[in-house]
Amino acid sequence: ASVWANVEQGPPDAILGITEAYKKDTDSKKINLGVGAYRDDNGKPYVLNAVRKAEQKLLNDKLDKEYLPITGLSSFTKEAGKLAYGADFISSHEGNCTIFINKSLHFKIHVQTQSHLISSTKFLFFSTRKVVISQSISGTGALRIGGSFLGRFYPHAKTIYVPTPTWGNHKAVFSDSGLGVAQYRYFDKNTNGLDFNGMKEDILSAPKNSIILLHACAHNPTGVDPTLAQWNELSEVLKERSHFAFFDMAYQGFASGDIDRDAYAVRKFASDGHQIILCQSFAKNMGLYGERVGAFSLVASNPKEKAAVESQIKILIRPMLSEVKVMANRIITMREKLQGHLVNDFQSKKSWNHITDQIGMFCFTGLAPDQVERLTKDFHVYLTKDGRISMAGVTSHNVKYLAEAIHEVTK
Ligand SMILES: Cc1ncc(COP(=O)(O)O)c(CNOCC(=O)O)c1O
Repeated sequence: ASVWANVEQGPPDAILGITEAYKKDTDSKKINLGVGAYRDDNGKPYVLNAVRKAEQKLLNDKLDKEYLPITGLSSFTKEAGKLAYGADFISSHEGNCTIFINKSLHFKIHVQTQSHLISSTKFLFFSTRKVVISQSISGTGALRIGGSFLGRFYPHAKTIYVPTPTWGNHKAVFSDSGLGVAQYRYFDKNTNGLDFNGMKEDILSAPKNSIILLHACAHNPTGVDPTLAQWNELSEVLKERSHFAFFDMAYQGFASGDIDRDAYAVRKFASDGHQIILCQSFAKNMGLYGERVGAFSLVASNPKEKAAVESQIKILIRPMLSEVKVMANRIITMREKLQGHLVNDFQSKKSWNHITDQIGMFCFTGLAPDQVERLTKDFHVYLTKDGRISMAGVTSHNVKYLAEAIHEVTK
């Protein structure tokens, strides 16, 4: 018999399977709200000007294709760290942040730091002597490095607590890393907002030194984020139980349009002394989905510890492998229009505040599975069963039709 005779057919991916169904639909009104990948107002993928310029520069520079160090291009990882942790690397008012991506893409983004919100002096802690940082195969690769490193070296229970719900791939990545996966309450079905008390209770009742996964901004799939004040409280709560903060930041800048605002939680926890792990994806905020660009970092307590951790990260990785405000604003506008049509044009009696209260790529509509089914069957609108819609698929051309369809299935 064939050596693969015992391999069973696996289920289609919950998210990518939606796109397959959408492609098969021939109705001209069809709308794809499944995969979380940005589309412009004509529903087309969007390549940032900065990236186009970098590609051009790359061609002109005629770079070689030599191997990089195991932790990647240090000029990229240093800049990725600056972008995330803020700190003295970015001048306190205005400065250029040059990011090298995989040596294949080099582009300059002009950083207007919001010094009123996050003064860089507060983050003097961040310097290369304490933060271990490595290039990764996008955000997923960083999550796998983090999961595997914890699986190998975390000195307490190796269970990671993830929000309910969380990104579909988190459980698989962490289980494959050898971690147990548990959950904490996060989304409140009644308000379509954050169940902050439930979240705090579950985190407080988890055994001391538990690993807590936190979406730094633009929570996927709900679009619901803690407020700044709630992040401050969460920092205290995790400290109280000596929990370990594991940040997944896949949308910095894409949520509010402000890279400092979106990094608030990461910077607050780091400056409060949490030795966090941070996974950065540049897929969405830089539109580099297919380029697989990301960074993994963790905060050590001193240069000696940093060197030891860095050496183990290299040992771990070696065999394993890894123009934003415009986008954020278009999504925010679509949220306002969708809610506006539902309330003003179709006089929906339901509350749709959560559409504009939520943030980032996704809106967790609160639609029940049968309503989702009708939306697809009767109106050719494609979304995941849990009622999540990728706001990137909403355009000024289809937003009214979408509002009408949602009204019809919810009235
Ligand atoms: C929270 C989070 N972490 C990590 C990632 C990993 O992204 P990547 O590996 O592409 O950088 C993603 C990518 N999401 O995929 C789009 C969708 O849910 O429809 C993510 O949302």
